[in-house]
Amino acid sequence: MSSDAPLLEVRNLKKHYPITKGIMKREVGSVRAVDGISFAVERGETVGLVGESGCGKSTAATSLLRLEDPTDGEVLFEGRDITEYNDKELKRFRREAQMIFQDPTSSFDPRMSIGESVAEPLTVHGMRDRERRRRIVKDLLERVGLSADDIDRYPHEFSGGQKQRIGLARALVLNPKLIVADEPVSALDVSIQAEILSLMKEIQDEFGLGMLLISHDLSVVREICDRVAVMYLGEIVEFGRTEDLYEDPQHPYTRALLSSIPQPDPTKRGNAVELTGDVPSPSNPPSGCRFHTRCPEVIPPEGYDFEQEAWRSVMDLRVRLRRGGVDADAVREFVASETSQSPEAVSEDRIKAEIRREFDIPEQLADASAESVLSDALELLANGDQSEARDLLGDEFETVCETATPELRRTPVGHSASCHLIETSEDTLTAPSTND
Ligand SMILES: Nc1ncnc2c1ncn2[C@@H]1O[C@H](COP(=O)(O)OP(=O)(O)OP(=O)(O)O)[C@@H](O)[C@H]1O
Repeated sequence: MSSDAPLLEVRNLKKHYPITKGIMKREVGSVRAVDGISFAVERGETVGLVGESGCGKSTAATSLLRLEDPTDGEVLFEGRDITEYNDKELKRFRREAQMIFQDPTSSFDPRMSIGESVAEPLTVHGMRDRERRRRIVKDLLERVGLSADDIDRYPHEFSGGQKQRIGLARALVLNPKLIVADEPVSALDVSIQAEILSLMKEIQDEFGLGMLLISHDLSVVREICDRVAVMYLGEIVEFGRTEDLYEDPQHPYTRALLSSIPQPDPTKRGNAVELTGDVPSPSNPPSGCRFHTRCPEVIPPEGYDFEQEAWRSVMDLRVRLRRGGVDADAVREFVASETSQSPEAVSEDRIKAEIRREFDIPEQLADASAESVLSDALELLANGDQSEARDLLGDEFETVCETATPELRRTPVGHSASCHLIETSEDTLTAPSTND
């Protein structure tokens, strides 16, 4: 064990779930829930893991705590790989690394007093002396802002916020070094959230704990984290000190997430960036940069002079053609019903115009040669030639964002992000360490 090593270091962690088919359970694919993430948590530090629902945050937590086995990668706790622990070491790790869950109500047995619930880990780990257990629990209840006299009360007698305080007491009872808190306040009223977060911060300082705070809510993470990792579709796309990342976000995804946080100071209010398109499935992530199917700043193809917004709209059409399709007959039927005419009477021009409208593409692109390619593709689409339209738009408007995977690199402002916009502006970037 090395005392110089970070408390927790995650290196290229992956967790893939197999997708099986038939009674033989033949593997036909996999859900790449966590797909190669690296970061570290130091003693006394809180690191936030943030991203939309389904991006792999909870899977990262359960894999790094070895509640389920990772598919690949290393998790070092005080410098030692937890996947190599024997039973005794794993038992110690289970004491030293504790998890707090989102729903404080379902994490307590309603038939047990909260004193029994908080003391349970002590019993499991062999502390037989009941009075000693009660002394420890009473002390902890007071530290989390409850009364020692609450020890014999039952979960239903407490509010959600109080239950999360009890959850914190239970996580602390074995004197852990690391706490992983998965959405610890998202089930609570907003008015209570700040109280619980500041309690967590106090406790963390007092006990010198390392903490990994998982949340979809960037304002929660900002409250108490020293550093923040932003996750998208199983990958970390940006990682840095909280104030750097919030003041100067480098990844378009982080910028979009930040722009949608309600901003109380009107002078700091910007325009919320609306992310178009659905979050793609982690069983079939997009090529290149995984965010390119939704990125407001996706790089236009070389050789054309696109306005960014129009390019995003054309990209949406390209993505739809690749992933699903645009059915000219359905468009024809739609226009017919809207204009009370028969489908046969709907002109090709009307179908092309409707597709532009549907994807928010201007009636005419500013760049004449880009417009000519798009018109040809819409013509093909209106004639039902979907695959030709897809190939034409795919070949002519190819962007680096879909052909090359950006690495997580140290950016000119200091912290790390993975985006071609950064890589193309700076050629002296170095690979970050998990400690950046
Ligand atoms: N046991 C499993 N088998 C197959 N797929 C799974 C399993 N657990 C999670 N997934 C998938 O892995 C992806 C990541 O899920 P995960 O719960 O880790 O995301 P999350 O960011 O924590 O989201 P949320 O905040 O909604 O819990 C999702 O697409 C999810 O459907």
